[in-house]
Amino acid sequence: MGEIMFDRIALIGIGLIGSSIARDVRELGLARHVTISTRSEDTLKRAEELALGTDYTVSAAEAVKDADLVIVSVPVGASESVAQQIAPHLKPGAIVTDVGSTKASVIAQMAPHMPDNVHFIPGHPLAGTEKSGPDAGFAGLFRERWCIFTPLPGTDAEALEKLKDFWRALGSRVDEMDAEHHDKVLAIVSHLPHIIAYNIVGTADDLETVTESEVIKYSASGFRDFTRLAASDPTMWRDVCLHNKDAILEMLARFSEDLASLQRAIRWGEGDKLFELFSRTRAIRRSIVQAGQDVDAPDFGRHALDQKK
Ligand SMILES: NC(=O)C1=CN([C@@H]2O[C@H](COP(=O)(O)OP(=O)(O)OC[C@H]3O[C@@H](n4cnc5c(N)ncnc54)[C@H](O)[C@@H]3O)[C@@H](O)[C@H]2O)C=CC1
Ligand SMILES: O=C(O)C(=O)Cc1ccc(O)cc1
Repeated sequence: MGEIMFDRIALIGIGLIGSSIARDVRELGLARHVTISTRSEDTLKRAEELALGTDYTVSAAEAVKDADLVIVSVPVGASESVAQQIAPHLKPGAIVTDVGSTKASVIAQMAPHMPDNVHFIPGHPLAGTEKSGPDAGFAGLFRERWCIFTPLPGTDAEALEKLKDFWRALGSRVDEMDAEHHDKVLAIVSHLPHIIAYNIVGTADDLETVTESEVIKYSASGFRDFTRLAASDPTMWRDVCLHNKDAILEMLARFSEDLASLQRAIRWGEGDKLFELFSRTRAIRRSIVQAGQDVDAPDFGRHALDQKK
């Protein structure tokens, strides 16, 4: 058991991310009370069946009343609506944070509604899967993974440290950067890979000469990796695309240029060019593995922490 860090935590949205936080808080004993709020009665009922919190309500306003920490874990396009609902009911001194995959848009949607007497600190844990909903979450999801904060100028240092300590308690490494930079970095390392996956699986599905059953039957592991990403939640990824539009379009333009150059090299039989690129990219994979960021490894990141227990 860890120490109690907050008397009451309110979790707004209890899908993959919200429910993983809830499981960690429960396992580590980080709060006396955990209020869970979600829009749909069915999801709320499921959260209660899974005993993810101590109190349950469909009203986000009701949920935040006595909360010292409020964590908003909803698709980024729903951020403004949640901010509007909770703003008048927040406890003075409360920390309000989120987990959204895009940051400039979340800030634009939420910050204008936040009263002066709360600490609004946007965050983004770089951990997840292609699954969604309260049953998809699991304890330990955030262990040895980065959580990036994009604090606004003038953010209270003590509140920021307290929030970082909370994520450290979940096993995360913490980092800080401005929202625009976050959105550019994430556009290339997370958003584009998902868009490319949606696209390649869509292309395979549209082929007239290869049947769907052949795609399923003969799918090699490379294609299978894409289908995992392309199975990610459509609402979440629609919102990511719409709310990180500029950075994604910038990276897509670069990507298309490089793809055209690769296409030329194949057309003109430029083997050396292909070999040079494939060697360069292999080195990147090796540095990721060396840095201990290879989540495909069987006990990635778990070992060191488990030994510490
Ligand atoms: N899935 C992933 O791998 C990761 C997701 N994120 C971010 O975390 C946030 C939540 O994602 P997940 O937990 O994966 O999604 P999810 O689909 O599993 O859960 C979303 C939750 O938000 C609620 N919700 C949906 N629309 C809403 C609305 N209009 N108003 C209020 N509540 C609403 C749903 O009832 C559900 O409880 C998103 O912003 C996403 O970008 C961040 C890191 C990883
Ligand atoms: O499932 C995967 O491979 C992911 O990349 C999970 C993920 C999705 C969205 C995020 O903002 C962060 C992590």
